[in-house]
Amino acid sequence: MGIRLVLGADEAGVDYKDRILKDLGSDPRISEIIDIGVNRSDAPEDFTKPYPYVGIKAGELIRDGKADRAILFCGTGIGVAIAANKVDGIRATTAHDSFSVERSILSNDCQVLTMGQRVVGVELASRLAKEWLGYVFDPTSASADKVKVLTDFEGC
Ligand SMILES: O=C[C@H](O)[C@H](O)COP(=O)(O)O
Repeated sequence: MGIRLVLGADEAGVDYKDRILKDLGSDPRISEIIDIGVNRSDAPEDFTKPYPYVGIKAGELIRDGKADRAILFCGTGIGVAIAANKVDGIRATTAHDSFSVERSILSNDCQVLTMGQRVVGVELASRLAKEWLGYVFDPTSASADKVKVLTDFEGC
């Protein structure tokens, strides 16, 4: 089965979210894209919903087994990462370079990658999103015991 991917953003990240949605639309590794907004067609009160709603919603979808991974955007990527990390079992990180994107999976088994529309160029963001989807955590690797400390702490 392919990756069930959540894409989300606040108002400050919506342009990148929509661009990545387009870029990943025909990616054969993805079986489903779940766009949790915000969207430009939203009512003003929904469009301006702050970043915590986006990060928490994405984290809940993963926690509840309805999605596998999420790529989220806000101004910096920081707010949506903090919010997603509030959900039990979620490992979310902001990353704007290729090495960190790789290690976020191979070292940390992150389910959520976040980027900032005010920080990184859109072409690089799109490339990093595609790279990130190509990495798979190895549960037999030396990193697995380190991740397990986190999951044991959270009891999930
Ligand atoms: O981390 C927060 C985000 O960058 C958000 O999009 C902008 O938040 P601010 O308006 O509080 O700077």
